[in-house]
Amino acid sequence: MNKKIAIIGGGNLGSAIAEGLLKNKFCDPADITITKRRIESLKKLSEKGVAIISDNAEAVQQSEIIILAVKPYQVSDVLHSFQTKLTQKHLLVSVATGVLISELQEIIKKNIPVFRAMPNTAISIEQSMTCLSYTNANESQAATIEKIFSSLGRVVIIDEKLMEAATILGSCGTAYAMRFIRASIQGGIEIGFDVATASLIVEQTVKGAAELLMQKGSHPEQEIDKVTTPKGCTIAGLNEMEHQGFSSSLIKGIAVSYKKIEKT
Ligand SMILES: NC(=O)C1=CN([C@@H]2O[C@H](COP(=O)(O)OP(=O)(O)OC[C@H]3O[C@@H](n4cnc5c(N)ncnc54)[C@H](O)[C@@H]3O)[C@@H](O)[C@H]2O)C=CC1
Ligand SMILES: O=C(O)[C@@H]1CCC=N1
Repeated sequence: MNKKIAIIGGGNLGSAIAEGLLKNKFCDPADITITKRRIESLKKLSEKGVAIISDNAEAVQQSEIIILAVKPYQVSDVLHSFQTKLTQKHLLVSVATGVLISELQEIIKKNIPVFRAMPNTAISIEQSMTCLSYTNANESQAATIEKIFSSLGRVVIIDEKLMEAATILGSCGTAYAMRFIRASIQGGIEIGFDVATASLIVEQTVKGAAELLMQKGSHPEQEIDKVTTPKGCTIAGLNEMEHQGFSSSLIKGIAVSYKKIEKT
């Protein structure tokens, strides 16, 4: 790609995006700039050829695609710090949670394409689920941003009204899945495995289960039917999990996360 990318905010997600872009060789490492107030912690990215600076305005001036990856409460100050440098050459992509496109436009006061992207941390290994919404972008500009995130996993374009729901299901979802995996490993140790073997078995089993759904397009319950022998151990365990509130606790947790995001 002949466009330079500036990632403003080299924290968990900003660094993960840079890692993913490096891994898939989407662009030359020198075409990526990542900013942070204290740049020392970005040494690993710098060693791989990414430009590391603390001056956001300079990063914006040198790039065409601006990925804003700071905390929601930092968005306004950070955008103001480079607002005057934004021109028609720029595409602005915010990954900040809960900050509306209209709020971003209100701050930048420029009629440039504005995108909201909601990826997850698996973007560092090109396995993100990224939900995208945008305004003011023509077909080619939208295709450019979609291409970047498609190279880092899967992309779905959604109505901005669903962006908070997307944050919960797709981005927080990584943490929910990790808890399922951790609990399964703990169970595995209780029934006899060492931690390394339990981890391998659980990780590959979860990956295989997700792949079954994605490759076959089947419903989880259809796949469960194939595992549950009548009077067998799977259904006995599953029913006990449900008696203990397994599905209910997940659904309630997702709903509470959603309520929290709506309030902030
Ligand atoms: N961590 C995740 O899994 C996800 C995070 N998000 C959203 O992405 C955004 C970033 O999240 P995280 O990376 O987790 O937070 P973080 O706190 O790890 O990263 C934010 C980074 O911005 C830097 N920063 C602050 N002020 C700055 C400035 N003036 N100039 C340059 N850099 C500055 C901070 O030093 C920090 O490294 C948040 O809005 C979050 O809600 C969205 C989806 C997933
Ligand atoms: O917990 C948070 O607020 C952010 C949003 C998605 C992932 N982390």
